[in-house]
Amino acid sequence: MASLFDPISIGDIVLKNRVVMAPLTRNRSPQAVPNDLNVAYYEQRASAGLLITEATAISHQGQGYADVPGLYKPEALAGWRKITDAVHKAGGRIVVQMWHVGRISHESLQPQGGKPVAPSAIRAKSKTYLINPDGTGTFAETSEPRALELAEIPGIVEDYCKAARAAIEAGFDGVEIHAANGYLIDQFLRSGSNERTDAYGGSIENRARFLFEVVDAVTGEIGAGRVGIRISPVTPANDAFDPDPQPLFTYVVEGLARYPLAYVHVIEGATGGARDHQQGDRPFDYAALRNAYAAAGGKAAWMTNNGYDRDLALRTVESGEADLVAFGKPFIANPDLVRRLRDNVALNAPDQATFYGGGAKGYTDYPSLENVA
Ligand SMILES: C=C(C(=O)O)c1ccccc1
Repeated sequence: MASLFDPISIGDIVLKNRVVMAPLTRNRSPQAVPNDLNVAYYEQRASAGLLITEATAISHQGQGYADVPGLYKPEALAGWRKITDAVHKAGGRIVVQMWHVGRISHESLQPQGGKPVAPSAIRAKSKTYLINPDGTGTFAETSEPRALELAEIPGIVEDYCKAARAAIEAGFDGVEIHAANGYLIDQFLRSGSNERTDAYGGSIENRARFLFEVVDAVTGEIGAGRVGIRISPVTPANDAFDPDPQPLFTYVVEGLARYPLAYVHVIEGATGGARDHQQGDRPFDYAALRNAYAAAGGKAAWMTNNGYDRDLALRTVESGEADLVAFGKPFIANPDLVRRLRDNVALNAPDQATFYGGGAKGYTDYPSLENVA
């Protein structure tokens, strides 16, 4: 029977425990370039079995929020190298979450101030984060997107490929493909955001086509053993919706089973919200999803996320329902979360007011147990 604190190998990556820091957008990398404050933040949390970075744009077009990092500028890759070196020196392992936001963007953030791109020209009822002229942050309505031309899609797949190669060269142990939370890949998957009538729309097979083109390209470029993928079957985040998610995501995981991936990362319920959130007329069956993956030959580690506390995380790994558990907000406020979970010590409460934007306050100033007298 495995414990949350046991080592595990996920693909080509060996982890010292099964406690994962979930991707957390913090909007503290101006010009999309990671900085020394970001180094301190990740280094502080290197006792995690695995750090998954905040969502990181694969291209300028893939950028949807102000001050999030990217993988498409040389100076950004130099910044990431400092982070991966610091995390490795502290004994950690780190993968970067590769992100294209699709329609969850704003014209002011897009190349030449153009429209964000999406499978279809359907505006999301969502917001993004901008920086005002005075330097303060603000949330703004996402812009009306334009539908991608068929001929544009291979170029975006290539952008994922280039970003994956750049990530490995920047010292990352691997990458996570962001296929969750209503961003570009998820926009293709969900019928609420994909009204295409070509080979990328309509049937489940067609709506999943882009996802598998990205998985195929990225695993071909850096090896499947360094690739994870994040999905969110029923999240309403960023106006994501599909009326029948079970067959859709069963098809997705059965396809993923063809690749010897490092892990599959599943957000259960509404991202950052109710674990029992439902889309469609029946509750989503996560056990059935994993069984379908295994039945199709899938052997990658199974990582779960959303609203886990210590007891649920311990039970979930001990029961074998999941191999790893990812924690988001608890890692914001507890750089030494692993020790606190292991020793059953009270957690610092996160300060929501400093989640997005700003500096060290609410970012690198949370106390570790060793700081506490
Ligand atoms: C990348 C995000 C995600 O995956 O939900 C995100 C972006 C902005 C705020 C919170 C989360």
